[in-house]
Amino acid sequence: MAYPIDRPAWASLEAARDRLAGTHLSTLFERDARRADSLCLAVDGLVYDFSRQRLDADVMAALTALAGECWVPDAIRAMFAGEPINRSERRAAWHVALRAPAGQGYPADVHAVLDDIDRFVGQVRDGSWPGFAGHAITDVVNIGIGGSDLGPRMVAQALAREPDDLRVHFAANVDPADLDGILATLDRATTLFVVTSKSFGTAETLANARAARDWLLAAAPDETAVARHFVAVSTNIPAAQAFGIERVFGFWDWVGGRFSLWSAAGLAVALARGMTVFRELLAGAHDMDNHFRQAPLAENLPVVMALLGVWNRNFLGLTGQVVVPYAHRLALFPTWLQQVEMESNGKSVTSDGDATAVATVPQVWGGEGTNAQHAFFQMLHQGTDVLSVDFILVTPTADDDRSRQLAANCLAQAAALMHGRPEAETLSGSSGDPVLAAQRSFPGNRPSSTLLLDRLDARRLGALIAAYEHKVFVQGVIWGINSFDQWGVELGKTLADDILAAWSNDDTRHLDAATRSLLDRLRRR
Ligand SMILES: O=P(O)(O)OC[C@H]1O[C@](O)(CO)[C@@H](O)[C@@H]1O
Repeated sequence: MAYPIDRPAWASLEAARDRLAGTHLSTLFERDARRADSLCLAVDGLVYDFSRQRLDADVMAALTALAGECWVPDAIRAMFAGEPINRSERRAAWHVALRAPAGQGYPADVHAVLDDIDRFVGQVRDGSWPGFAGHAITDVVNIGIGGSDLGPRMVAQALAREPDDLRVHFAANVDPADLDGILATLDRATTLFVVTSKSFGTAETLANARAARDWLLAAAPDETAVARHFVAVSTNIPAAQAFGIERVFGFWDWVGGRFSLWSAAGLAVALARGMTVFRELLAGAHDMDNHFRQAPLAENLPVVMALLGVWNRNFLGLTGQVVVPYAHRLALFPTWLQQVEMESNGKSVTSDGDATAVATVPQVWGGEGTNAQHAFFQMLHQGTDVLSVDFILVTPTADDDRSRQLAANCLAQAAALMHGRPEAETLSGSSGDPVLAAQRSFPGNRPSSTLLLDRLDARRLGALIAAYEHKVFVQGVIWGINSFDQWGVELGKTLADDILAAWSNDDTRHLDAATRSLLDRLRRR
């Protein structure tokens, strides 16, 4: 496989980087009056303004050429065709099949499972799936971790309604404080557990599921209650049944855990927000899939997002990508995105087994605005590292003071990052004190993009999520890595089992000195 640095466009991009070095973002706006309109895409109710990225039209052209030279269109075709693009596991990464309408040539059992979910959701929500005492279910607890938690949790929060039709809770951490804190608020007779685990082998999830079963059986008349109060979502149906769960919603090995929200792994969302909402979420993602599949590279939103990330990471040397939704309901979006970006592209070996010749995923983090302004924005404005920020803003529905204030703050932060504050300006406000003026001034020229949603509903949310998923895939293609495996997390799981065994067997001799010392301290407590 050729490295991206061997492509002709790579050299053009290096030359463009050198040409633009020292050119302030404000200067780029002075040079091009149409910049705010030309470096902007509008797709499916999303407007993506990337005019505050440190590039110009020539850079965009070279980036688009790089995508072509790295065979991005071919990779997109292969993904939609269900080819085994997850090469190390010899599987497709076919999450697009989960959100396509029936009859488009994708596996038919996708819709059979969706219809099954639809029936079950109807039964739980209308009370015809009662608990052991004959009462309707009032609370759903999703037990899962990683992709079996972050996506459904983020979406359930983003689409929350008051009052809730059915209350939904998410327990992921094996720390008893997580699940136990939730259970303390619930009634055993009206609680339904959804154990979500692609493998049905994740230690934390199984430990929490066992704890939940013990909690239920402390009040239930007998073990038959498990079948009424537990359902599972998994590709490993026998393991779920061995746990005592009869109602298992399946999915397929071609669905990656962090891309599984669209499968039965979204059951908690469907239960809590209703099947119509869940189907709208799928439809929104499908809108974005159609765009991603058909739009030319230069007008393709996920491709452009990916290319800007490549520019910032590989040419400007930025080490971080920050995401700040100015919407309280999207507060969990950065946490969800961390897994999608960093578990997918946190790799340093190519699909062919060679060291990557270039840096791959940056650190991805963030928080909701405006809270984040009072937490980490100081570093973004004046810290020694320059990071790029994705602002996500929803057009306010209500014309009230607070909604306007929220939106104005988002625009203000992007403007401040770009312009900075020249020393001459701060001198007058600093009583002529040059030391204070130096501390109060900053150069700006810090890049950001703004994603503006016309509304935050299931359809737009589906499109937004799908856009980021595809961005991650395109970056993986350019970097030559497999975005769909996660071998790096396996070693820690094995070692945790080993340490647990050493703890129970009272034999820590084979552990390394540092681990043994800490474990011995724990055992002596
Ligand atoms: O759904 P499972 O099999 O319980 O896995 C949970 C998570 O664990 C991982 O395999 C590793 O963290 C993720 O990819 C996955 O989302």
